[in-house]
Order: sequence, then C-alpha cells, then structure tokens
Amino acid sequence: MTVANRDILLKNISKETDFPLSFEEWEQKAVENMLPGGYGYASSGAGNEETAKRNVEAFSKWAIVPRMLNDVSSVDMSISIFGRRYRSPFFLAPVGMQGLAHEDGEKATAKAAQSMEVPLIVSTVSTYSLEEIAAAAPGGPKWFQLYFSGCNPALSYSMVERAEKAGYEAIVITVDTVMVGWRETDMRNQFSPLSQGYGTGNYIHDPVFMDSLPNHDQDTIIAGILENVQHPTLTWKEVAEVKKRTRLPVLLKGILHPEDAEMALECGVDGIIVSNHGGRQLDGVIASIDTLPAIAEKVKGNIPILLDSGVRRGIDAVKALGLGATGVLIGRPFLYGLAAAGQPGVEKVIERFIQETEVSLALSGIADLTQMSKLKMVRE
Ligand SMILES: Cc1cc2nc3c(=O)[nH]c(=O)nc-3n(C[C@H](O)[C@H](O)[C@H](O)COP(=O)(O)O)c2cc1C
Ligand SMILES: CCCCCCC(=O)C(=O)O
Repeated sequence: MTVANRDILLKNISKETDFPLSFEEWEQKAVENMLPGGYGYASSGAGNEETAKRNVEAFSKWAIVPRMLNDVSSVDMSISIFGRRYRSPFFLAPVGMQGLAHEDGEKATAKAAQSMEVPLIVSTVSTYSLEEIAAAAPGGPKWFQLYFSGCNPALSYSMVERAEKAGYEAIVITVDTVMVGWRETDMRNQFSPLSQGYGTGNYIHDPVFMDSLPNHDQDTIIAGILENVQHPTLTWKEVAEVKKRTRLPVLLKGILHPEDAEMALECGVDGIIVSNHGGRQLDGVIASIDTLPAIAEKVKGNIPILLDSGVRRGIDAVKALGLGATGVLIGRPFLYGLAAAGQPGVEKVIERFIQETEVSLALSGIADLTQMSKLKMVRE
C-alpha cells in the first residue's frame, strides 16, 4: 500500500471480517485456539509480571513531537542491515515451540515471513528442525537464534554450522536465559512446553539434538533440553568463540545495560537486540524502550540496534526507531496470528504492522527512515 491508497486499504479491511485488527483481538483468537496451558506459557511473564506490563506501558509514556511540511506522499521504510535491504524495519522474534500455537508451527511462520519479506529469527528450541524450516521458505531471509549449550558446546557449534549451511544469514545468541525465569503461570497450570506436543508427544524434534541424548524417554528429552538451554556459566568467552567459528554476523539478544552494549562493541559483535525477553525472564527489569536511548548513545551507530518486548502496533515501532533502533522484533503478536489462522494469520499481523507504521511515519513527517532524527521524543 502507498499512503495515497488508503481508500483501497479501508475497503479491504471492511471485507476481512475474519481478521482482527488490534493485538488484543488477535490475542482473543489465540485464547480460543490454543490449549490453556500453551496460551498461559506464551502470554505470561515472569514473577509478578511487572516487566511484562511495564513493556507495554512504557511505550505509551513516550510521545512523538512530529514534523510538518515534508513531502510524505511516498514513505520508504526500508532498512539496510548486514549488506541486505529489507522492505520494512520488522523482524519476527525467535519464539520457541511454535507447535504450541499451530500444527505447522515455524514452517507456517517461515512461509508468512517469506511472503511478507520480513526476516524470521528461528529459535534453537523450534518445533521443527532448522533445516525443515529453511526448506519451507527457501527464499525468505532467516537468522538463527542460539541457546548456547553449557553442557555440550559441540552441539551449539554444530547448530551454527548447520544454520550456515541451510542459508541462515546471521546468528543471534540469547544472553538473558542463563536459567529459565520464575514463571508462576506455568507452575500453576502444571504446564511444561517441553512435555506435550502434536503426535509425537514432544514439541521439539531436532534430529541432531535427539541423537545427542542417551535415550528418548520423556524425562531424558526434557532434562536434555533444559540442560542445553540454561547456561549459568555463559560469558563473553563463548560469544568470542562463536564469533571465531562463523563467517555470519553475530548479534546478542537480551542486552539492557548501556555498558553491556559497550562491551558487546569491544567484543566485536555485529549487532545487539535490546530485549527483556518479553518480560519472561528477570521480572522487575527496565522496559526495553526505556533503556534504548542510553544504549543508542553508547553504540553511536557503530552496529545495528534492534529492539523487542512490548511492540504491539505500528506506532510503537515508530517510537523505537525515533529513539535509535534500526529495526524492531515482534514476538507474541505474530504467535497469536499463527494461533488464530496459521500462515495467513501471521501474514495479516505483519501487514497490519507495516500499514500502521507507514501511516504513522507519514503523519510524523517522515518520508524515509534516514529522517528519524528529525523527530523529538519526549518521555512523560
Ligand atoms: C512463547 C515464547 C517463546 C519464546 N522463545 C524464545 C526463544 O526460544 N529464544 C529467544 O531468544 N527468545 C524467545 N522468546 C522471547 C522473544 O524472542 C521476544 O524477546 C519476546 O517475545 C518479545 O516480546 P513481545 O512478545 O512482547 O513482542 C519467546 C517468547 C515467547 C512469547
Ligand atoms: C521451559 C523451556 C524454555 C525454553 C526457552 C524458550 C524461551 O525462550 C521462552 O521464553 O519460553
């Protein structure tokens, strides 16, 4: 859509009775379509859910001071990152075990990401193997998210190698999950995403991971996954080692402190993702959007900064871009689209984000993303 084609957009929207508009409406569809334990796992935050709530509230506390009298008849919201140009600043966040939301899981998400030309970040703990996901959408841009295994580093290095071979274009190391957060909703529901699944009785089927286990009874698989995801001894040493072993750009996901951003630069990483894991890890931490300005000040444009946690609509993305992000990731919004309607649901969620962002940029007086610094951003 171009901004000038708004009437066509509105006509189409009025015909789409089946597709929700707002995050809350998509979430309602997910409630209807997911098992209660699976929905609880996806929607909840850690602890008292302070951070999960703060993520959303913080966006509403930031206000844009827009610019006028700039020609915005055509808005170019493309970004360039690691030598590749993308049509929009949106990425699909790594979300594990998407079989919880839809039988086709990451394969459906990958197809949607490909058709919408949005990069997909595939989780280590995906329902389908990284090769199966790549094969489902061979032309779509894909990055691989790594949970670095403390007990089996060779498994992690082999995943990086496999990702490279399968056509993934960057490695994202998640650094905020040295152990899984304190998740009371799952405890209350007695729910583990690791122990239920479609058909085979488990949500994760990576063949190399499965081969690394001594046997395939349920307890061994669950213990194996947890040992490989949680890594309390993870340090900059492992990050440097991954950097050495791959020719792909390496990003760190879960950076919140400006000094960690500075250390990431010193370590030679190629990008950072400012994230508190959607409030699922350490409760009580700062909202990503609130720490972004200080991080952007340290990074000084040397490497791309992406942001996630609490992005619920296009205007949130505009605020993140206005505060120094190169791009934004969405997590739960696309997962709910997947739960609501599979591949078309994810496509529609992405389309809504792109369209609202385009309109919001135009109304802010921004014709392309190089102009973002013209905006003034104010925190209530
Ligand atoms: C169900 C679920 C599973 C997730 N799995 C992963 C994962 O495997 N790896 C990871 O780095 N982050 C994971 N995340 C965190 C997301 O990548 C992202 O940081 C978060 O969802 C962003 O917040 P939002 O949901 O408010 O958009 C997961 C999030 C959810 C909701
Ligand atoms: C209970 C295992 C959790 C695996 C990690 C997936 C994840 O990152 C999440 O937020 O959940």
